[in-house]
Amino acid sequence: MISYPNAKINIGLAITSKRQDGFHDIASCFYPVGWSDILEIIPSEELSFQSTGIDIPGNADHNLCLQAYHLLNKDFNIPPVQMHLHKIIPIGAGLGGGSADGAFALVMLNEMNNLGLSDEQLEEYAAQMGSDCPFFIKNKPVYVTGRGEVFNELDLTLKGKKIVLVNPNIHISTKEAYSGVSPKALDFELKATLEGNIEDWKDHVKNDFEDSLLKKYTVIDKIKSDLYKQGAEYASMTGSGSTVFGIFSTEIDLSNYTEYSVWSGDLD
Ligand SMILES: C[C@@](CO)(OP(=O)(O)O)[C@H](O)COP(=O)(O)OP(=O)(O)OC[C@H]1O[C@@H](n2ccc(N)nc2=O)[C@H](O)[C@@H]1O
Ligand SMILES: Nc1ncnc2c1ncn2[C@@H]1O[C@H](COP(=O)(O)OP(=O)(O)O)[C@@H](O)[C@H]1O
Repeated sequence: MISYPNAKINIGLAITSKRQDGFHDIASCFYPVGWSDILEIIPSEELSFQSTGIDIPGNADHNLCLQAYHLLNKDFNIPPVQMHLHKIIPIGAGLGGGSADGAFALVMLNEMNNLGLSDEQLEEYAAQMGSDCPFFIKNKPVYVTGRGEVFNELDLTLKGKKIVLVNPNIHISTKEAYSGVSPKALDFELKATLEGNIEDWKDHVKNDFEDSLLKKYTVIDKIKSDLYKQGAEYASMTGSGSTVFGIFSTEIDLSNYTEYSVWSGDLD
């Protein structure tokens, strides 16, 4: 079985408080985008994982695809599989690519083994792998609170708009990014603003990681300004960086970004 785990962007990312468990409460819109990895899982004599494409830092035994297998195997004793991940989504980029791989692996293993787990049950398994992971089970635009796993319906569609994602090849660790922010309660209605006019987003909808990271990595700020100069209706860094996205209704000239990793396409 083959699937195409896709990236997400954060439209607005408020870091509202530090929790007792060491995590932070956030408020954000998670929106799926088409930049995707390729994940193949087939039955096999023994469990194995290999990856091609972009190098994944860290021990392959801890890859989120294997973590997904072990989580389900603990409860359902599922037969071994061979997993092959072709990694395309930049890593440590605020795009949730690793989380998408883990969540898609859960969905595939549920189907291949006829486990009959509901989306809600799969979301609970996904939450054990990371805060971003549960989103990728339903993989639909949503307003998120809690540490990223509490979902609220959002009346927003960007269908028909174009998006460009520019990753300046800087790897930012999520943990490190959170340690640089001072949490602050929201002082306006983020959800209502997202459900309103996109023209109003520029002045209100903000990624709280930008305050510290745009000063440290000025190239991120430069790309964001450039996307606005090119006519973006809204531009922002996504997640804990370093990728910047711009949402457009017009064609986009990508020639300024040849030295970076870039993806552009239509939003659903
Ligand atoms: C910032 C966000 C925004 O969507 O995305 P990315 O930039 O990673 O894509 C997420 O909150 C990232 O979620 P995820 O990447 O799954 O993080 P996790 O593996 O759960 O946690 C990694 C570390 O980040 C910090 N962390 C994460 C989530 C959260 N709500 N509060 C935190 O303080 C903790 O220090 C934790 O140990
Ligand atoms: N399948 C995977 N793809 C990418 N990273 C993975 C994967 N499995 C585990 N990881 C670990 O997760 C970290 C970053 O995850 P990723 O979701 O790509 O970034 P971000 O947190 O910016 O969204 C990497 O440092 C890597 O060690």
